[in-house]
Amino acid sequence: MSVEMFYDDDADLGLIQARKVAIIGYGSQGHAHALSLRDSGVDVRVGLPESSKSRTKAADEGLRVVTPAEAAQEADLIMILAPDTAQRSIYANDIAPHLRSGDALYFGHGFNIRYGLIQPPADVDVAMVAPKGPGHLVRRQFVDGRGVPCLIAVEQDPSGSAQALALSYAKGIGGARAGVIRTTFAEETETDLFGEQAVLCGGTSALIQNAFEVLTEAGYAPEIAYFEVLHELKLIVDLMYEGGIAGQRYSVSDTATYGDLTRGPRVITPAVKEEMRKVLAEVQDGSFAREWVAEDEAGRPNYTKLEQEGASHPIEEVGSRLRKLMAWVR
Ligand SMILES: NC(=O)C1=CN([C@@H]2O[C@H](COP(=O)(O)OP(=O)(O)OC[C@H]3O[C@@H](n4cnc5c(N)ncnc54)[C@H](OP(=O)(O)O)[C@@H]3O)[C@@H](O)[C@H]2O)C=CC1
Ligand SMILES: CC[C@](O)(C(C)=O)C(=O)O
Ligand SMILES: [Mg+2]
Ligand SMILES: [Mg+2]
Repeated sequence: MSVEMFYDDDADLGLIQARKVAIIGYGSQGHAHALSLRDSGVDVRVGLPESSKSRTKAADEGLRVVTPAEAAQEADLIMILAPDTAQRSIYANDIAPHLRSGDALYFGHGFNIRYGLIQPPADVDVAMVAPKGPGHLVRRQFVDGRGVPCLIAVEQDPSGSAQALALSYAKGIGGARAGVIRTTFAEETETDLFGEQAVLCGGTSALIQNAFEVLTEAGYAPEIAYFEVLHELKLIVDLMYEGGIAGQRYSVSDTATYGDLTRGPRVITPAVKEEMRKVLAEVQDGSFAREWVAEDEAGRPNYTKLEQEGASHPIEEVGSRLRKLMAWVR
């Protein structure tokens, strides 16, 4: 194995327990980090604007909620888990004025450091703990005694102990139960953006929608199309999660495997792979980041339009109906 893996025994929970931690934001990742660190014996406060709709959720869990500026002032480790596009102004207005020498500034994704949107002072540790999974599952797995693997990275280390502290934080949210890998802000940012665009979110959503359209346009029932290309996908991916692609081929029929081997490369063609390379190049050269920041500053017109189009795709209506009939699907 080419990377070094760290597990619970490699991390000292006492390091994060000795810190005053501010979690800025209480969304998908914020709630998972705040609650799991609190359950790991860490002194946590949540920083949210007075107007934030997340305030009640955090307070209902017994967390102390203050403003982002108050959280940054109180804490000596500040983890920013607000949307990537909001982080620059939160940092400038609420965090930077309260940073003291020896503080640690943490991120759950490297976007703002990788693209130079935030430039912290040199006397502050700058590190990342990035779970490789959605925040709601980070929390669910922690509660179930499991964990989501994490990447850690250290951008600035004036204390000389930034890696040990990041490992301790990752242990506090359950990541070291599954495995922690040290990387760089650049590698995490570029692989994360590419992965979510080409496969995890973009590629998979487009694959499902197109396959659903092909089946329904050919006259097949939408319910059957939904079960075939969306519902069953989870079950197939569960097999890959457990045993890789080879393990999945062990469980499906040999007819399916023959179709997989011969038709899969006709769907995901060399042209698709070439497009993936272009997507990666836009991440690497910063053009995706510039486009996204400009889209956000313009009030997200394209984002809103495309998201609404996605929400009104026929697969959503049939899926919503079918999921209600399966009590175990949350
Ligand atoms: N979603 C995920 O699973 C993953 C996310 N990440 C990274 O984690 C970070 C957070 O993403 P995610 O959890 O998806 O974010 P969400 O959109 O789920 O949540 C954002 C939170 O930030 C709050 N917020 C908005 N503006 C401010 C502000 N000005 N000051 C303080 N809080 C604010 C929101 O409050 P309100 O309710 O008021 O809007 C909300 O509680 C990002 O860097 C992302 O890339 C990394 C790995 C996976
Ligand atoms: C796959 C999307 C993700 O990168 C994640 C959950 O890991 C994100 O940014 O939300
Ligand atoms: Mg990710
Ligand atoms: Mg991401």
